[in-house]
Amino acid sequence: MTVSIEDLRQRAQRRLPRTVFDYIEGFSDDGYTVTANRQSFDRYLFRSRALVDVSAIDHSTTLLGEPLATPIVLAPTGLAGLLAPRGEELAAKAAASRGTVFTLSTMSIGTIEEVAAAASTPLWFQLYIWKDRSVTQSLLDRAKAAGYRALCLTVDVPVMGNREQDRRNGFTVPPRIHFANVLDVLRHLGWVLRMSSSPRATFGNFVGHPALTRTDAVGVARFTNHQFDTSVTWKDVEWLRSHWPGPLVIKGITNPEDARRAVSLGVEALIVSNHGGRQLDFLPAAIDLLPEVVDAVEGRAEVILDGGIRRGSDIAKAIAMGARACMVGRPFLYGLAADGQAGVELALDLLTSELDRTLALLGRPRLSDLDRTALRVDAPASLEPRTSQRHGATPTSMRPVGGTHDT
Ligand SMILES: Cc1cc2nc3c(=O)[nH]c(=O)nc-3n(C[C@H](O)[C@H](O)[C@H](O)COP(=O)(O)O)c2cc1C
Ligand SMILES: CCCCC(=O)C(=O)O
Repeated sequence: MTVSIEDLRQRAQRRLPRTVFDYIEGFSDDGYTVTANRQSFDRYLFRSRALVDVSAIDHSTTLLGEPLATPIVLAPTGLAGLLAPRGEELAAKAAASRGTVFTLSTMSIGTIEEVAAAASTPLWFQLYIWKDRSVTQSLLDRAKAAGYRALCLTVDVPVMGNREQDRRNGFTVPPRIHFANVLDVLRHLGWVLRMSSSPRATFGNFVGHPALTRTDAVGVARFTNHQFDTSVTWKDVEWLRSHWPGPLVIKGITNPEDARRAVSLGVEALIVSNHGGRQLDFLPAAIDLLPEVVDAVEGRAEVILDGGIRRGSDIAKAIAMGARACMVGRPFLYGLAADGQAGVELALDLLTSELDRTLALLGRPRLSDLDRTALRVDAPASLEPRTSQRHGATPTSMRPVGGTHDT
Protein backbone atom coordinates (compact mmCIF):
# COMPACT_ATOMS: atom_id res chain seq x y z
CA MET A 1 0.00 0.00 0.00
CA THR A 2 1.20 3.48 -0.80
CA VAL A 3 0.51 5.80 2.11
CA SER A 4 3.58 8.02 2.11
CA ILE A 5 6.16 9.61 -0.16
CA GLU A 6 8.62 7.04 1.17
CA ASP A 7 6.36 4.26 -0.15
CA LEU A 8 6.36 5.97 -3.55
CA ARG A 9 10.13 6.24 -3.42
CA GLN A 10 10.44 2.50 -2.93
CA ARG A 11 8.07 1.80 -5.80
CA ALA A 12 10.12 4.11 -8.02
CA GLN A 13 13.28 2.33 -6.98
CA ARG A 14 11.81 -1.03 -7.96
CA ARG A 15 10.60 0.23 -11.35
CA LEU A 16 13.70 2.07 -12.56
CA PRO A 17 17.09 0.84 -13.67
CA ARG A 18 19.59 1.70 -10.98
CA THR A 19 21.45 4.34 -12.97
CA VAL A 20 18.21 6.27 -13.57
CA PHE A 21 17.07 5.98 -9.96
CA ASP A 22 20.53 7.05 -8.78
CA TYR A 23 20.30 10.13 -10.99
CA ILE A 24 17.09 11.21 -9.20
CA GLU A 25 18.53 10.51 -5.77
CA GLY A 26 21.84 12.10 -6.74
CA PHE A 27 23.57 14.59 -4.49
CA SER A 28 26.92 16.31 -4.50
CA ASP A 29 30.10 15.35 -2.68
CA ASP A 30 29.49 14.02 0.85
CA GLY A 31 25.73 14.52 0.91
CA TYR A 32 25.83 16.83 3.92
CA THR A 33 23.29 19.21 2.43
CA VAL A 34 20.88 16.60 1.08
CA THR A 35 20.81 14.99 4.53
CA ALA A 36 20.50 18.31 6.33
CA ASN A 37 17.51 19.23 4.15
CA ARG A 38 15.58 16.39 5.81
CA GLN A 39 17.07 16.36 9.28
CA SER A 40 16.70 20.07 9.91
CA PHE A 41 12.93 19.88 9.64
CA ASP A 42 13.13 17.84 12.86
CA ARG A 43 14.51 20.82 14.77
CA TYR A 44 11.28 22.74 14.35
CA LEU A 45 8.49 21.45 16.53
CA PHE A 46 4.93 22.68 16.71
CA ARG A 47 3.00 24.66 19.30
CA SER A 48 -0.57 23.53 18.94
CA ARG A 49 -3.77 25.21 20.11
CA ALA A 50 -6.60 23.13 21.52
CA LEU A 51 -10.34 23.66 21.11
CA VAL A 52 -10.17 25.56 17.85
CA ASP A 53 -12.92 24.98 15.28
CA VAL A 54 -11.13 23.10 12.52
CA SER A 55 -14.22 21.93 10.66
CA ALA A 56 -13.22 23.95 7.58
CA ILE A 57 -9.61 23.39 6.52
CA ASP A 58 -8.34 25.68 3.79
CA HIS A 59 -4.98 24.95 2.15
CA SER A 60 -5.55 27.17 -0.88
CA THR A 61 -3.39 30.21 -1.55
CA THR A 62 -2.22 32.46 -4.37
CA LEU A 63 1.16 32.66 -6.05
CA LEU A 64 2.18 35.46 -8.41
CA GLY A 65 -1.41 36.56 -8.35
CA GLU A 66 -2.82 33.20 -9.49
CA PRO A 67 -4.94 30.97 -7.30
CA LEU A 68 -3.30 27.72 -6.17
CA ALA A 69 -5.49 24.90 -4.89
CA THR A 70 -2.55 23.59 -2.86
CA PRO A 71 0.68 25.35 -1.86
CA ILE A 72 2.77 22.60 -3.48
CA VAL A 73 4.36 23.46 -6.84
CA LEU A 74 6.25 20.98 -9.03
CA ALA A 75 9.93 21.94 -9.20
CA PRO A 76 11.85 21.98 -12.47
CA THR A 77 13.65 18.69 -12.93
CA GLY A 78 15.81 17.83 -15.92
CA LEU A 79 15.21 14.52 -17.69
CA ALA A 80 11.87 13.73 -16.02
CA GLY A 81 10.91 12.17 -19.35
CA LEU A 82 13.34 9.33 -18.62
CA LEU A 83 11.10 8.09 -15.81
CA ALA A 84 8.00 7.63 -17.94
CA PRO A 85 7.31 8.29 -21.61
CA ARG A 86 6.20 11.90 -22.03
CA GLY A 87 6.98 12.30 -18.33
CA GLU A 88 6.94 16.10 -18.29
CA GLU A 89 3.56 16.16 -20.04
CA LEU A 90 2.15 13.69 -17.50
CA ALA A 91 3.48 15.73 -14.59
CA ALA A 92 2.08 18.94 -16.07
CA LYS A 93 -1.33 17.29 -16.45
CA ALA A 94 -1.16 16.04 -12.86
CA ALA A 95 -0.38 19.57 -11.65
CA ALA A 96 -3.33 20.90 -13.68
CA SER A 97 -5.68 18.29 -12.24
CA ARG A 98 -4.66 19.33 -8.72
CA GLY A 99 -4.83 23.07 -9.40
CA THR A 100 -1.16 23.86 -9.15
CA VAL A 101 1.84 24.89 -11.24
CA PHE A 102 4.29 22.72 -13.15
CA THR A 103 7.74 24.14 -13.88
CA LEU A 104 9.39 22.85 -17.04
CA SER A 105 13.18 22.52 -16.91
CA THR A 106 15.34 23.79 -19.77
CA MET A 107 16.84 20.28 -19.67
CA SER A 108 13.60 18.36 -20.11
CA ILE A 109 13.01 15.47 -22.50
CA GLY A 110 9.65 16.89 -23.63
CA THR A 111 9.89 20.17 -25.50
CA ILE A 112 8.59 23.58 -24.47
CA GLU A 113 5.84 23.28 -27.09
CA GLU A 114 4.82 19.67 -26.34
CA VAL A 115 4.37 20.34 -22.64
CA ALA A 116 2.44 23.57 -23.24
CA ALA A 117 0.10 21.70 -25.58
CA ALA A 118 -0.51 18.95 -23.02
CA ALA A 119 -1.34 21.10 -20.02
CA SER A 120 -4.08 23.48 -19.05
CA THR A 121 -2.36 24.90 -16.00
CA PRO A 122 -0.26 28.00 -15.56
CA LEU A 123 3.18 26.72 -16.54
CA TRP A 124 6.49 28.17 -15.50
CA PHE A 125 9.64 27.80 -17.58
CA GLN A 126 12.97 27.30 -15.81
CA LEU A 127 15.94 28.82 -17.61
CA TYR A 128 19.60 27.91 -17.66
CA ILE A 129 21.57 30.59 -19.53
CA TRP A 130 23.67 29.19 -22.33
CA LYS A 131 27.05 30.50 -23.46
CA ASP A 132 25.56 30.81 -26.92
CA ARG A 133 23.15 33.63 -26.19
CA SER A 134 21.19 32.96 -29.34
CA VAL A 135 20.17 29.64 -27.73
CA THR A 136 19.02 31.48 -24.60
CA GLN A 137 17.12 34.00 -26.67
CA SER A 138 15.41 31.27 -28.62
CA LEU A 139 14.38 29.46 -25.40
CA LEU A 140 12.83 32.71 -24.15
CA ASP A 141 11.04 33.32 -27.44
CA ARG A 142 9.69 29.77 -27.48
CA ALA A 143 8.52 29.92 -23.86
CA LYS A 144 6.84 33.27 -24.50
CA ALA A 145 5.14 32.02 -27.68
CA ALA A 146 3.95 28.85 -25.95
CA GLY A 147 2.31 30.91 -23.19
CA TYR A 148 4.49 30.08 -20.17
CA ARG A 149 3.43 32.43 -17.45
CA ALA A 150 6.56 32.94 -15.35
CA LEU A 151 10.25 32.61 -16.02
CA CYS A 152 12.28 30.91 -13.31
CA LEU A 153 16.00 31.64 -13.59
CA THR A 154 18.11 29.06 -11.75
CA VAL A 155 21.25 30.67 -10.35
CA ASP A 156 22.92 27.85 -8.42
CA VAL A 157 24.40 25.94 -11.37
CA PRO A 158 27.33 28.02 -12.69
CA VAL A 159 28.92 24.57 -12.95
CA MET A 160 27.36 21.17 -12.29
CA GLY A 161 27.72 19.82 -8.75
CA ASN A 162 29.91 16.79 -8.19
CA ARG A 163 27.44 13.91 -8.51
CA GLU A 164 29.78 11.05 -7.79
CA GLN A 165 27.25 8.29 -8.21
CA ASP A 166 26.36 9.44 -11.73
CA ARG A 167 30.08 9.43 -12.52
CA ARG A 168 30.55 5.92 -11.15
CA ASN A 169 27.51 4.74 -13.07
CA GLY A 170 28.68 6.34 -16.30
CA PHE A 171 25.22 7.95 -16.54
CA THR A 172 24.63 9.46 -19.96
CA VAL A 173 21.83 10.91 -22.06
CA PRO A 174 20.46 8.85 -23.72
CA PRO A 175 21.22 6.24 -21.04
CA ARG A 176 23.61 3.61 -22.40
CA ILE A 177 23.67 -0.08 -21.74
CA HIS A 178 27.15 -1.32 -20.98
CA PHE A 179 28.83 -4.25 -19.30
CA ALA A 180 28.35 -2.92 -15.76
CA ASN A 181 24.59 -2.28 -16.02
CA VAL A 182 23.32 -4.85 -18.52
CA LEU A 183 21.95 -7.22 -15.87
CA ASP A 184 20.22 -4.41 -14.04
CA VAL A 185 18.62 -3.14 -17.24
CA LEU A 186 17.44 -6.70 -18.04
CA ARG A 187 15.82 -6.81 -14.61
CA HIS A 188 13.87 -3.69 -15.53
CA LEU A 189 12.57 -4.72 -18.93
CA GLY A 190 9.21 -3.15 -18.07
CA TRP A 191 10.91 0.25 -18.06
CA VAL A 192 12.70 -0.54 -21.33
CA LEU A 193 9.39 -1.52 -22.94
CA ARG A 194 7.55 1.50 -21.59
CA MET A 195 10.28 3.85 -22.72
CA SER A 196 10.23 2.41 -26.22
CA SER A 197 7.11 4.53 -26.79
CA SER A 198 8.94 7.70 -25.74
CA PRO A 199 9.50 10.16 -28.59
CA ARG A 200 13.15 10.55 -27.55
CA ALA A 201 15.60 10.01 -24.72
CA THR A 202 17.57 13.21 -24.96
CA PHE A 203 17.15 16.91 -24.16
CA GLY A 204 14.10 17.73 -26.27
CA ASN A 205 14.63 21.48 -26.46
CA PHE A 206 17.99 21.01 -28.17
CA VAL A 207 17.30 18.35 -30.74
CA GLY A 208 19.29 19.34 -33.81
CA HIS A 209 21.81 21.32 -31.76
CA PRO A 210 25.29 20.43 -32.99
CA ALA A 211 26.34 19.41 -29.46
CA LEU A 212 23.70 16.70 -29.44
CA THR A 213 23.98 14.26 -32.26
CA ARG A 214 21.59 11.39 -32.70
CA THR A 215 24.11 8.68 -32.00
CA ASP A 216 26.31 10.07 -29.27
CA ALA A 217 25.45 9.67 -25.64
CA VAL A 218 26.57 12.62 -23.54
CA GLY A 219 27.50 12.81 -19.87
CA VAL A 220 25.14 15.27 -18.17
CA ALA A 221 27.89 17.21 -16.37
CA ARG A 222 30.12 17.25 -19.42
CA PHE A 223 27.34 18.52 -21.65
CA THR A 224 26.01 21.17 -19.30
CA ASN A 225 29.47 22.38 -18.31
CA HIS A 226 30.18 22.95 -21.98
CA GLN A 227 26.91 24.74 -22.69
CA PHE A 228 25.98 26.70 -19.54
CA ASP A 229 27.43 30.18 -19.18
CA THR A 230 29.66 30.51 -16.10
CA SER A 231 29.81 34.30 -16.42
CA VAL A 232 26.16 35.00 -15.56
CA THR A 233 25.72 37.95 -13.16
CA TRP A 234 23.08 40.39 -11.94
CA LYS A 235 23.41 42.20 -15.28
CA ASP A 236 21.75 39.18 -16.87
CA VAL A 237 18.91 39.41 -14.38
CA GLU A 238 18.43 43.05 -15.43
CA TRP A 239 18.50 41.96 -19.07
CA LEU A 240 15.90 39.26 -18.42
CA ARG A 241 13.77 41.70 -16.46
CA SER A 242 13.50 43.89 -19.53
CA HIS A 243 13.11 41.04 -22.05
CA TRP A 244 10.66 38.75 -20.28
CA PRO A 245 7.17 40.23 -20.18
CA GLY A 246 5.79 38.17 -17.29
CA PRO A 247 6.80 37.53 -13.70
CA LEU A 248 10.45 36.71 -13.01
CA VAL A 249 11.41 34.18 -10.34
CA ILE A 250 14.96 33.47 -9.16
CA LYS A 251 15.69 29.95 -7.94
CA GLY A 252 18.65 29.08 -5.77
CA ILE A 253 18.81 32.03 -3.39
CA THR A 254 20.57 31.18 -0.11
CA ASN A 255 21.83 34.56 1.04
CA PRO A 256 19.75 37.50 2.35
CA GLU A 257 22.02 39.98 0.54
CA ASP A 258 21.22 38.31 -2.76
CA ALA A 259 17.55 38.30 -1.84
CA ARG A 260 17.61 42.07 -1.28
CA ARG A 261 19.39 42.63 -4.57
CA ALA A 262 16.90 40.50 -6.47
CA VAL A 263 14.00 42.41 -4.92
CA SER A 264 15.60 45.73 -5.84
CA LEU A 265 15.63 44.56 -9.48
CA GLY A 266 11.92 43.88 -9.37
CA VAL A 267 11.99 40.09 -9.18
CA GLU A 268 8.52 38.90 -8.15
CA ALA A 269 9.46 35.67 -6.35
CA LEU A 270 12.52 33.98 -4.89
CA ILE A 271 13.06 30.30 -4.34
CA VAL A 272 15.15 29.53 -1.30
CA SER A 273 16.86 26.37 -2.47
CA ASN A 274 20.11 24.47 -2.33
CA HIS A 275 19.00 22.50 -5.39
CA GLY A 276 18.04 19.50 -3.28
CA GLY A 277 21.66 19.08 -2.13
CA ARG A 278 22.84 18.51 -5.69
CA GLN A 279 25.03 21.59 -6.06
CA LEU A 280 27.20 23.24 -3.37
CA ASP A 281 27.61 20.73 -0.57
CA PHE A 282 27.78 22.15 2.99
CA LEU A 283 25.18 24.76 2.31
CA PRO A 284 22.81 24.72 5.28
CA ALA A 285 19.47 22.98 5.06
CA ALA A 286 16.93 24.86 2.96
CA ILE A 287 14.52 25.28 5.90
CA ASP A 288 17.31 26.87 7.99
CA LEU A 289 18.02 29.38 5.21
CA LEU A 290 14.41 30.42 4.94
CA PRO A 291 13.78 32.81 7.89
CA GLU A 292 16.62 35.20 7.12
CA VAL A 293 15.62 35.44 3.47
CA VAL A 294 11.99 36.06 4.42
CA ASP A 295 13.12 38.79 6.81
CA ALA A 296 15.38 40.40 4.17
CA VAL A 297 12.61 40.46 1.57
CA GLU A 298 10.15 42.22 3.92
CA GLY A 299 7.14 41.17 1.87
CA ARG A 300 8.39 42.81 -1.35
CA ALA A 301 8.51 39.46 -3.18
CA GLU A 302 6.99 36.05 -2.60
CA VAL A 303 9.29 33.44 -1.12
CA ILE A 304 9.10 29.77 -2.04
CA LEU A 305 11.02 27.01 -0.29
CA ASP A 306 12.30 23.77 -1.72
CA GLY A 307 14.55 20.97 -0.53
CA GLY A 308 13.70 17.93 1.54
CA ILE A 309 9.94 18.23 1.69
CA ARG A 310 8.54 14.75 2.20
CA ARG A 311 5.65 15.39 4.61
CA GLY A 312 2.74 17.80 4.89
CA SER A 313 4.17 18.88 8.25
CA ASP A 314 7.32 20.10 6.43
CA ILE A 315 5.11 22.34 4.31
CA ALA A 316 3.30 23.69 7.39
CA LYS A 317 6.67 24.53 8.95
CA ALA A 318 7.90 26.34 5.82
CA ILE A 319 4.70 28.36 5.55
CA ALA A 320 4.79 29.19 9.25
CA MET A 321 8.28 30.58 8.67
CA GLY A 322 7.07 32.83 5.89
CA ALA A 323 7.13 30.81 2.67
CA ARG A 324 4.21 31.44 0.34
CA ALA A 325 4.47 27.97 -1.20
CA CYS A 326 6.83 25.00 -1.45
CA MET A 327 8.32 23.21 -4.41
CA VAL A 328 8.91 19.48 -4.48
CA GLY A 329 11.34 17.73 -6.81
CA ARG A 330 12.03 14.09 -5.93
CA PRO A 331 8.60 13.41 -4.37
CA PHE A 332 6.80 13.98 -7.66
CA LEU A 333 9.51 12.19 -9.63
CA TYR A 334 8.98 9.10 -7.43
CA GLY A 335 5.28 9.28 -8.26
CA LEU A 336 5.98 9.71 -11.97
CA ALA A 337 8.29 6.69 -12.03
CA ALA A 338 5.90 4.60 -9.93
CA ASP A 339 2.67 5.30 -11.79
CA GLY A 340 2.87 8.08 -14.36
CA GLN A 341 0.33 10.89 -14.08
CA ALA A 342 -1.64 9.06 -11.36
CA GLY A 343 1.58 8.69 -9.38
CA VAL A 344 2.29 12.43 -9.51
CA GLU A 345 -1.31 13.09 -8.46
CA LEU A 346 -0.88 10.65 -5.60
CA ALA A 347 2.30 12.43 -4.46
CA LEU A 348 0.42 15.74 -4.43
CA ASP A 349 -2.59 14.20 -2.69
CA LEU A 350 -0.49 12.52 0.01
CA LEU A 351 1.32 15.75 0.83
CA THR A 352 -1.84 17.85 0.71
CA SER A 353 -3.81 15.51 2.97
CA GLU A 354 -0.92 15.36 5.42
CA LEU A 355 -0.88 19.16 5.39
CA ASP A 356 -4.64 19.24 6.11
CA ARG A 357 -4.25 16.86 9.02
CA THR A 358 -1.38 18.94 10.39
CA LEU A 359 -3.42 22.15 10.16
CA ALA A 360 -6.33 20.51 12.00
CA LEU A 361 -4.18 19.05 14.75
CA LEU A 362 -2.28 22.32 15.13
CA GLY A 363 -5.47 24.29 15.58
CA ARG A 364 -4.64 26.53 12.60
CA PRO A 365 -7.19 25.64 9.96
CA ARG A 366 -6.10 28.07 7.25
CA LEU A 367 -2.64 28.59 5.76
CA SER A 368 -3.01 32.24 6.70
CA ASP A 369 -3.26 31.17 10.37
CA LEU A 370 0.31 29.90 10.23
CA ASP A 371 3.07 32.13 11.52
CA ARG A 372 6.20 31.67 13.57
CA THR A 373 4.21 31.37 16.80
CA ALA A 374 3.13 27.94 15.52
CA LEU A 375 6.73 26.72 15.89
CA ARG A 376 9.33 26.20 18.54
CA VAL A 377 12.96 25.54 17.72
CA ASP A 378 14.48 22.53 19.39
CA ALA A 379 18.13 21.66 19.92
CA PRO A 380 19.93 21.08 16.62
CA ALA A 381 19.73 17.52 15.45
CA SER A 382 23.15 15.97 15.06
CA LEU A 383 23.95 15.91 11.40
CA GLU A 384 26.42 13.29 10.44
CA PRO A 385 28.25 14.03 7.21
CA ARG A 386 28.40 10.90 5.18
CA THR A 387 30.33 9.91 2.14
CA SER A 388 28.60 7.96 -0.52
CA GLN A 389 31.88 6.18 -1.14
CA ARG A 390 32.15 4.92 2.40
CA HIS A 391 28.57 3.76 2.71
CA GLY A 392 27.62 3.10 -0.87
CA ALA A 393 24.10 4.28 -0.23
CA THR A 394 22.14 7.40 -0.92
CA PRO A 395 21.37 9.58 2.07
CA THR A 396 17.64 9.33 1.66
CA SER A 397 17.88 5.57 2.02
CA MET A 398 20.07 5.86 5.09
CA ARG A 399 17.50 7.59 7.18
CA PRO A 400 13.94 6.47 6.72
CA VAL A 401 12.05 9.40 5.31
CA GLY A 402 8.82 9.29 7.18
CA GLY A 403 9.72 6.41 9.44
CA THR A 404 8.44 3.55 7.34
CA HIS A 405 10.97 1.11 6.00
CA ASP A 406 14.58 1.42 4.99
CA THR A 407 16.20 -0.28 2.05
C1 LIG B 1 16.46 14.66 -10.88
C2 LIG B 1 16.50 16.13 -10.58
C3 LIG B 1 16.70 17.02 -11.62
C4 LIG B 1 16.72 18.39 -11.38
N1 LIG B 1 16.85 19.25 -12.43
C5 LIG B 1 16.75 20.58 -12.21
C6 LIG B 1 16.74 21.49 -13.31
O1 LIG B 1 16.82 21.10 -14.46
N2 LIG B 1 16.63 22.81 -13.02
C7 LIG B 1 16.53 23.30 -11.75
O2 LIG B 1 16.44 24.50 -11.54
N3 LIG B 1 16.53 22.45 -10.68
C8 LIG B 1 16.62 21.11 -10.90
N4 LIG B 1 16.56 20.26 -9.83
C9 LIG B 1 16.37 20.79 -8.47
C10 LIG B 1 14.86 20.87 -8.13
O3 LIG B 1 14.24 21.88 -8.89
C11 LIG B 1 14.63 21.18 -6.64
O4 LIG B 1 15.37 22.33 -6.28
C12 LIG B 1 15.02 20.04 -5.72
O5 LIG B 1 14.68 18.79 -6.29
C13 LIG B 1 14.30 20.20 -4.39
O6 LIG B 1 14.64 19.19 -3.51
P1 LIG B 1 13.76 17.86 -3.28
O7 LIG B 1 14.11 16.95 -4.42
O8 LIG B 1 14.26 17.35 -1.98
O9 LIG B 1 12.30 18.26 -3.28
C14 LIG B 1 16.57 18.88 -10.05
C15 LIG B 1 16.36 17.97 -9.02
C16 LIG B 1 16.32 16.61 -9.26
C17 LIG B 1 16.08 15.66 -8.13
C1 LIG C 1 19.98 17.31 -16.58
C2 LIG C 1 20.65 18.60 -16.51
C3 LIG C 1 20.75 19.26 -15.18
C4 LIG C 1 19.60 19.06 -14.26
C5 LIG C 1 19.85 19.54 -12.89
O1 LIG C 1 19.83 20.72 -12.61
C6 LIG C 1 20.07 18.58 -11.85
O2 LIG C 1 20.29 17.39 -12.16
O3 LIG C 1 20.04 18.94 -10.68
